[in-house]
Amino acid sequence: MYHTLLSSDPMNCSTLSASAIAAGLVTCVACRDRSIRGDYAALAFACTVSAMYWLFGKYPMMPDSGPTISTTIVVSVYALTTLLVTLLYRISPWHPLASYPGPFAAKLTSLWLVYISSTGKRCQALEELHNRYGPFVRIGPKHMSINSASAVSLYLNTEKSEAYRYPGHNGVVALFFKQDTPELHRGRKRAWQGFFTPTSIASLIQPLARRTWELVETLDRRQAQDPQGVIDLAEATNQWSHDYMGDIVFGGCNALDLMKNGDPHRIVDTGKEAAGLFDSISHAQWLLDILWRIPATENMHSLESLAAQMTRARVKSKDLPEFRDLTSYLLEAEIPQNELEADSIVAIMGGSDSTSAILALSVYRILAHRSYYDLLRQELFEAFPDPMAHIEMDELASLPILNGVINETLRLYSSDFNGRIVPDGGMVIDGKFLPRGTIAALAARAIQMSPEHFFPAPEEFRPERWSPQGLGPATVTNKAVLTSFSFGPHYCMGKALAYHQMRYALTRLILAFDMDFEKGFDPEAFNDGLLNMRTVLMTKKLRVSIKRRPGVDLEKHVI
Ligand code: HEM
Repeated sequence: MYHTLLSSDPMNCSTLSASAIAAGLVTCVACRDRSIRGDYAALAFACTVSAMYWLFGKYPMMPDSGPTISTTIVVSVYALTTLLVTLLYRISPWHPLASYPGPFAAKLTSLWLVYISSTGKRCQALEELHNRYGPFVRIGPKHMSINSASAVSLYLNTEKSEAYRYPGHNGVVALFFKQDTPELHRGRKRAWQGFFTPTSIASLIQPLARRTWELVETLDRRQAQDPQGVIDLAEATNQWSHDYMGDIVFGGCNALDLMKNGDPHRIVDTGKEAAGLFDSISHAQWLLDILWRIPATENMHSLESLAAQMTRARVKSKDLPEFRDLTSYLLEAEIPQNELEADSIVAIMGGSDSTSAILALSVYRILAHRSYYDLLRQELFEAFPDPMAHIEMDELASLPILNGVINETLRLYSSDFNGRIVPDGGMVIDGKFLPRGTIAALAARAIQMSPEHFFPAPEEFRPERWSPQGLGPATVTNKAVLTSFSFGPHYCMGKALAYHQMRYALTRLILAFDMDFEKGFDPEAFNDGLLNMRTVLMTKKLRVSIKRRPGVDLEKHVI
């Protein structure tokens, strides 16, 4: 009966197409407000196509053409319908974000944001879009970038977007990544909290001093080994921050020791590549779900296995350091092994990357504007006439040029896209309504470069703007919009520790060495080569010529 009913090919072809269109429409309606797991969707699609092929082989709809043609018709019509309806809806006046301006391609697909992010120049691209379209710009089907101080409120009560899901959806709870409920995040943040109390941070200063003296020795050694007396500063600061984070996360079981052994397994670069990949692809979470399953993302997995090894060693170890490491707080909170491993990746990456980048970029900036190098030297030489002397953190916190250099470097270089999801009921910012489910973020660079918040010369490196007298009576320094450490429930827990690290290491470097760029170094080309992808990727080396200062005797350092 089935064969009799569908005996003519053209008619069956129409039946197949109509069914495929109907299925496409149902898919569009069903998936409209859901985030779809790319790997499951791809698997379901492959299974359905295979089943269809088998079915058409057994019960031919178009006996003259065979199962391949029938399957191809259904799959193509279904895919085309789904794609067309989705794209048309996104640019239609019925889309909830239809009233917001933005690039046409961005409205069609989140792949636009993936592409812009992968260039490493997303913050500049968004700044240009804000100049063209105004403070509210639609930068994806559901994504908004907002250039307004009021958007800080977005961070106070909202949750992270799907772009923060732990890759692989393995159900792991880890700080930084998106959790299924805010309670899971709060619980994990509580487990970490003890590690960042003032008492705990005070106990982490001695290991910091030890590793920073090792940084000075490492630079001195590498300088002596180089025929021109030149070192790669960013390479060394990266190794320093990873070694230090390894110490304070894994206690005596830190196997990193990168300053001593170099980085033969490319741990630093691997971490940065993983962060860069995550930062761009995660805007199309479905794509990350698929790529996570294929070898192209092996780098991301290799960091996981290293962290797992060190965590296992630390859990078994009886040989604990004189300070309480992060793992001891997490063990006390009875966090399971797989989550300990994930949290330790967060700590190593989160704690090393930005701190070392801002330290290296602070040196880059003062060498590029030598008057600030001279001012900083003057301030530090007066405060610490003996370059080998013990340094108190409180004293560093009170030095205006030192802190101005660090804050100004943070302002110029920290410009992440920290997307938050608008909750049920929507939100109103500056009188504009953002519907539920919108992924919105503060346009960090645009806001940090705006004369409304930083005046005068917002595009320039001017550390004095952070001091009480600023750059004169008309100075505007709106500290409340500096997005570097984020705001609200997901703010950076390591902010106080990061300031200690940056102040202490920058001071030691300035007291220990005379510095200049390598002959022929092009500061502008270096700056142009910086890619901001949550981490700062330096496509050009920061080659600095250093010479140990008189009075610096590395045999006699005090911790
Ligand atoms: C200059 C240095 C640093 C900068 C600019 C920085 C910046 C940030 C930012 C912007 C966030 C929020 C990310 C988001 O919402 O997408 C964050 C989160 C975080 N940071 Fe930092 N960070 C720095 C250093 C550190 C250090 C030294 C640690 C110590 C381990 C640390 C630990 C964390 C943790 C645990 C989170 C996640 C908090 C949460 O999910 O609730 N950071 N950081």
